[in-house]
Amino acid sequence: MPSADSYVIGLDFGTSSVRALLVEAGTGREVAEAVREYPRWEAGEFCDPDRNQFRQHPLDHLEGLTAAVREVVALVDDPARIVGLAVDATASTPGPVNEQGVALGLLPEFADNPDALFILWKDHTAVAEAEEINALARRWGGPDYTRYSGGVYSPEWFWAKITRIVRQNEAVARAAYSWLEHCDWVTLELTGQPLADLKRSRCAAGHKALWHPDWDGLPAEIFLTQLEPRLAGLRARLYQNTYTADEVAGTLSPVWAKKLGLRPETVVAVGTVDAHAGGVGAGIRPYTMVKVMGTSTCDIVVVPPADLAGRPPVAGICGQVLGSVVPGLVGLEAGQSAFGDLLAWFENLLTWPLTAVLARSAGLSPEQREKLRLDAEENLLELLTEAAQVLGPAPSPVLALDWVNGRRTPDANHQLQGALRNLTMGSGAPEIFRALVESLCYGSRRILERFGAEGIRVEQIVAIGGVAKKSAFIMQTLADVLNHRLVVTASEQAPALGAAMYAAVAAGCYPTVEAAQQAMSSGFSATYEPDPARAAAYAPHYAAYLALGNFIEESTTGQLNNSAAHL
Ligand SMILES: Nc1ncnc2c1ncn2[C@@H]1O[C@H](COP(=O)(O)OP(=O)(O)O)[C@@H](O)[C@H]1O
Ligand SMILES: O=C(CO)[C@@H](O)[C@@H](O)COP(=O)(O)O
Repeated sequence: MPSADSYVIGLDFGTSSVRALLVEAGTGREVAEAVREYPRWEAGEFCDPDRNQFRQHPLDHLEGLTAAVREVVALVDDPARIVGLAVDATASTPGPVNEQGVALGLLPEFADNPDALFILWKDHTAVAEAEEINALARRWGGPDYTRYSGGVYSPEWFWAKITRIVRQNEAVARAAYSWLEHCDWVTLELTGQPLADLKRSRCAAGHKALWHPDWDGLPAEIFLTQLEPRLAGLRARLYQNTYTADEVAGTLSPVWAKKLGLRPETVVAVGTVDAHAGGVGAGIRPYTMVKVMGTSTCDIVVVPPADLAGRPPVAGICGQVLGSVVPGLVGLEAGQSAFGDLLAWFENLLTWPLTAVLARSAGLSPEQREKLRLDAEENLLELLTEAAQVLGPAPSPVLALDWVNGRRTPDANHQLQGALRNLTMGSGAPEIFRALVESLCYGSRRILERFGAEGIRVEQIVAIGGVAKKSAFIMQTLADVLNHRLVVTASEQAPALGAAMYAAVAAGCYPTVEAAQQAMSSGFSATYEPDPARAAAYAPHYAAYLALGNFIEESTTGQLNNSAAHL
């Protein structure tokens, strides 16, 4: 039994970096944190934003994890006190592996092949395959496998991505013995066990891979081969059972124990998805919505299974999965594919001319140009925020639609695009920035309303993630638009803290996730109360946002039908 002064590590693989959080298991005190960016990702390697292709190299992940964990372990007098570790990662971010479980991207023949790498959650190259899965699920004569995934399969998910890759890359299709979600692959690497013995993540399987006990696990072989004959045999090389993140996956392999400076007895928990770990780290309990607000948003709610018994599954969300967050409770997920990313898009739009002009300005040295570019990049969002805050009363005269990366929920549709309306000669960067912020908040309101319409109670909203921490302006706008109090978790690293809680349960420090949450939660650092006058002022603007969304959706569907008719 680990003692009260044991430590655990939460290892959180985000979109652009990995962080290791060293936590005191008895109290949840965050002792040390180390972050490593992914260099190949930062350099834009293997990605093609014009085609919505976003791939990550497994070496980015392994190098980052090694450096980050070693940095926090070096601060502990006696590494034997570190009793457990758990991994969370973005999802669905699947990658192909060989029979030994080695990621194909680590093999010399595939090291530079984007299709052999991890297909990041925001890669939207498989829109057509997702559509096929949706159509087939309704017509094939067996269960509608999208039933517990909100009724719509997304191109962000496992089967759509795998189908796409096996169709377009013969060599990868032949070499891929199996496929692993990112969190499962890291767990396999760290434990060094045979691939067949790996306990796969319930959370990733249920929310992204159509896994459900009603149909004995993954979709039937006959369904998968109807979708794509090249998928034949893959189902049997994947998994049937799945495991919750509080369970033990194994212990560190001797190789990894040595590399990280830890004992081989260190327990490694079953892997999970970042947002769901964030829910646990934020102290989620029934009827709390945890909003993970970063590049994208994930909205996580947990409810007792009895609440969902005898009624149709919740429509339009990213799945309902028993045990995906807290064992024994059903985890519900929704979200927005671009949140901070919409603002990052605007930031890029504004810095492009500056960079282009700087590149041609003869009077500056390369160092001076780079410094000016970095200054702009680092300060632009804050400057826009300051300017947006002193504009006239809300809402903004400009109206924006936040679907630059498609719509994740309600009712996934990644063919949709963003839009701006009511532009005039007076619409400057701050006005447009404010309109973008408002559109993000309206997108959140639409999700909250869908949960309500589906009979899911939300009593408390807790926010975590970079945006929740960095932008009081966005948080206040969100509280006003939702007309709901928001609290922000004190921990700067709630997903990593959640992973540390899972590790503490797996290592035997606590009997349940709830007990770990009770002892290890960080509490809240900020509260945003809605302003009734502003909340009322936003209501008609929100109605205009819904109308603009309907217009864009109808015209996009019309365009797609027209081009299909011309084929
Ligand atoms: N001051 C700011 N105001 C609004 N958004 C911000 C600000 N600073 C950073 N962001 C956004 O935060 C996002 C990153 O969030 P974070 O939670 O740190 O990362 P991740 O989603 O990868 O885990 C980026 O999309 C960025 O545009
Ligand atoms: O979609 C999910 C989880 O289901 C996330 O992994 C994905 O949105 C990425 O999250 P971040 O924006 O990097 O925090």
